[in-house]
Amino acid sequence: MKAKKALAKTMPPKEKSGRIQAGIRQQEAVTFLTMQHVEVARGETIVLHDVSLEIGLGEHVAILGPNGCGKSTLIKTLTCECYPIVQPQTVLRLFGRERWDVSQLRRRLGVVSADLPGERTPLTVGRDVVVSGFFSASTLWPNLQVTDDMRVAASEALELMQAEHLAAKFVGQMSAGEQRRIMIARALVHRPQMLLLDEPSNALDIAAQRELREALRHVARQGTGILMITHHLADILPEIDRVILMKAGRIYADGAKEELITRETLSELFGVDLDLTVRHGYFHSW
Ligand SMILES: Nc1ncnc2c1ncn2[C@@H]1O[C@H](COP(=O)(O)OP(=O)(O)OP(=O)(O)O)[C@@H](O)[C@H]1O
Repeated sequence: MKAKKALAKTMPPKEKSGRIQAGIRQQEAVTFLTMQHVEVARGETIVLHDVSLEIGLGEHVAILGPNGCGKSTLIKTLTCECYPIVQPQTVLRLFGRERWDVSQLRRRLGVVSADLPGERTPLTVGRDVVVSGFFSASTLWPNLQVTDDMRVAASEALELMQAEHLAAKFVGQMSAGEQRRIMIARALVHRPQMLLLDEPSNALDIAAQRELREALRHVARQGTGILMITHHLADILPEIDRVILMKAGRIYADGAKEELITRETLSELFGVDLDLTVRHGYFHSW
């Protein structure tokens, strides 16, 4: 399908009566995301179709769906790496606002993808990579002005991720699990309101997956909202109570995890006959 009109900006605010507008603002003070009828194109193809979603601040949500269904594109739309097609019915509001200076927006979001931020990152020690999160940099370049407060915040983020022992270790010499914890500490260093994670347990061995989940549970319990894309049901922490299922660029289902993580629903979503079990608050499928 051809993109209708891909423009690199979000929609202007709609005119509303003062009273309604004030009511909406009040409601949005506790809303992380409002999406209405959002369509997003990658190249010439529309890959998100008519997506409408509302996510509250501090909510813990997992997004599941088959390969290529648009999960990463959805997250990239929140981080302004992808933009909605401009249409009259489209609304995209983050933290109650439709327009953002991207660097300011990113200060309120912690974003963790499977990739390291840059070529220099492996040659940088853990603590410096965490501090570099303040500058959205791949390493601590000499021209960056690091304050004592930043160093304190980096120590706190390392502590939160139980990664203090990695502070002086080069990222290139860390295991995949250790690197992932450092990258999450980097994303948390400026105390974001929401942490966005794209397949956090990818490439981690069983022990590292378990350690990562414990660390993320700790983050979730401290009040930071978590929005996580995953292919592994076991990544859905007990603290995550809502799941969004996506299929072919659309929201397939959105609701309480107990209602949606079922053998029938997942078999239908992935198009295979799955088995499912729940143990100690975690789901497992095969
Ligand atoms: N840079 C790009 N240019 C063109 N098409 C792209 C690009 N990136 C992704 N796509 C296409 O957009 C669609 C959605 O991709 P996306 O990465 O959002 O899916 P996903 O659900 O995250 O997939 P996966 O589970 O495999 O990571 C796919 O059809 C993909 O091929």
